Amino acid sequence: MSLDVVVRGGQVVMPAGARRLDIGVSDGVIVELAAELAGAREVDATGLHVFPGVVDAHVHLNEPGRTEWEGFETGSRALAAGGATAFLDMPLNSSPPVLTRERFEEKRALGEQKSLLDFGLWGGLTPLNLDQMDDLADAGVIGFKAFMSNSGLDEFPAVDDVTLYEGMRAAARLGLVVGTHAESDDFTRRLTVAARAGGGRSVRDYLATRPVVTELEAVGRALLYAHETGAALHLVHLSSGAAVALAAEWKAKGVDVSVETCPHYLHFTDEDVERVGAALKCAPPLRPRAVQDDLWRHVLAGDVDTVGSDHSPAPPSMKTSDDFFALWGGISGAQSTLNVLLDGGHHRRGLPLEAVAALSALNPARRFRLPGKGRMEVGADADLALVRLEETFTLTELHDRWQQNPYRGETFRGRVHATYSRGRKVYENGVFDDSVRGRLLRPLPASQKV
Ligand SMILES: NC(=O)NC(NC(N)=O)C(=O)[O-]
Ligand SMILES: [Zn+2]
Ligand SMILES: [Zn+2]
Repeated sequence: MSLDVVVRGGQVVMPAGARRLDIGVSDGVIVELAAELAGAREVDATGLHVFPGVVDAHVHLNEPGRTEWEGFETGSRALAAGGATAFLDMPLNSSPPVLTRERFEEKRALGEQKSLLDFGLWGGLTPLNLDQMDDLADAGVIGFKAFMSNSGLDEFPAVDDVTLYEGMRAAARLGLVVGTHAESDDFTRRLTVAARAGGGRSVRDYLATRPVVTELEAVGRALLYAHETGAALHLVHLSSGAAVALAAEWKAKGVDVSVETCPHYLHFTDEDVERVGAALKCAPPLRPRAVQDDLWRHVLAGDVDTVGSDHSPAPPSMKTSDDFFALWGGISGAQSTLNVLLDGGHHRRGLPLEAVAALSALNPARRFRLPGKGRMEVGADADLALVRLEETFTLTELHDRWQQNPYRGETFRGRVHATYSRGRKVYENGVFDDSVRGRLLRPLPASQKV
C-alpha cells in the first residue's frame, strides 16, 4: 500500500505499553505499524512519544451565543496545543443551549466552519426538553447532560429527581449516555443562602458551601437511578476520592457507570484557590490536599475512567470581583490535560504511559462510541500527540481566548511537541495550520461494537 505519511522512530504508546514503531498513514488512517516503514513524506519522531490524540469529552466552547467567552476557533486551537484531536462540547454555555435538534444543527454548522479538530456534541437533559430527546438522538448527540444543581444559567435549568429518572429511562432506550453534574441542589442552595445571609464573600466562604457530602449525595442518587433504569451514567468532574469509591461500589454491582475527573482536581488544591482567586473558581470546588491525594489513589487504582478538562472560560469582566460568589465558575484548562497526567501522574506517581493514554483518549472514545478515535492501531484515525516526555518547561504560551488561565506559569515535565489530526499536522511548537477543519463525530449505534 502506498503511504501518505510515515511517522518514524517514535515510542508509540499502545494499550500494552510503549514500543518503538513506525506509523504508516494513508488517507488519514493508520494502515501499518511496523519496525521499519518507507513513505512519501516522513515525520521524524525520533526521541518523541506518540500518544493517541486526547479526546476531551468535556469542554464548554460556548458558541453560538457566548462566543466572546470562547469559541470553536480559539477553543480548538488550545485543545490542539495540548495534544487533543477530538472534543465533545457541552450543550451550555452556548446560547440558546442545545435542547432541540434545531440548536444541534446550528452548533454543528458552526463547528464544521470553525473547529480545527473533530468534535461531537452533547445534548441537554432538562425539565424543558424531555420530549426532545428522541430528536436529539436522531440528530447525533453523543449523550445527554443534566445538572443536578443550578447551572448558573436560567436557560439550562437543573433536573428534578423525576426528570432525571425519566431522562435516564429515555437515554437507556436510545442507547446513549447520561452525564451528570452531580452536586446536591438542596445543599448548594441552602448553604449559599446561609453564607450570604452571614455576609460571606470570601474564597473560604464559597468553598464551605460545597463540601464533599454535596457531591456524594448527588452521585449516590444518580447511581440509584442508573441502577433502576439501566442507563449508562457518566459522572462528570468528580472532585473527591469518596465519590469515585461510591461509583466503584455500584459498578461492581453491575451499574453501567463511568467516572470523569479533571486536571484541576489533580493539580490544584483549595490553597491554590486562595492564592490564585477567580481563575480557579469552579464547581465542585478544588479540595484540600488530603482529598486530592485520595483522588490520585483512585486514579492509580484504575477507578477513574476519563480525564476531561471541563474547559469553561468567561471574559475577564465575569472573572473580576472582590465578592468570590459573584464570579463566573469555570476553569480554562483545555491545553493542560496531558501536562497534568504526565507530570503529576506518570513522572511523580508512576502512572503508566498506557494509563495516561487510556484516561485521556481510549476510554472516552470507547465510552462515547466514537469510531476510529482514541487508539494507536491499524484502522484507527491517525490522531497523534507527539510528546517530549522528559522535557521540563514552564507553560507561558496559551491559546484559549482570554488566557485567564490558572496553568500559566506552572512547570511541567512532559511537553506536547506536535498534534496530528487524521494525518494532518494541526500544531507544532507553537504554530498552527488554521486551514485544517474537523468534522462531526456521531456515536456508533449501541448494537455495533466500537
Ligand atoms: N456552566 C458551566 O460552564 N459550568 C461548568 N462550571 C464549573 N465546573 O465550574 C460545569 O461544568 O459545571
Ligand atoms: Zn458541571
Ligand atoms: Zn462543565
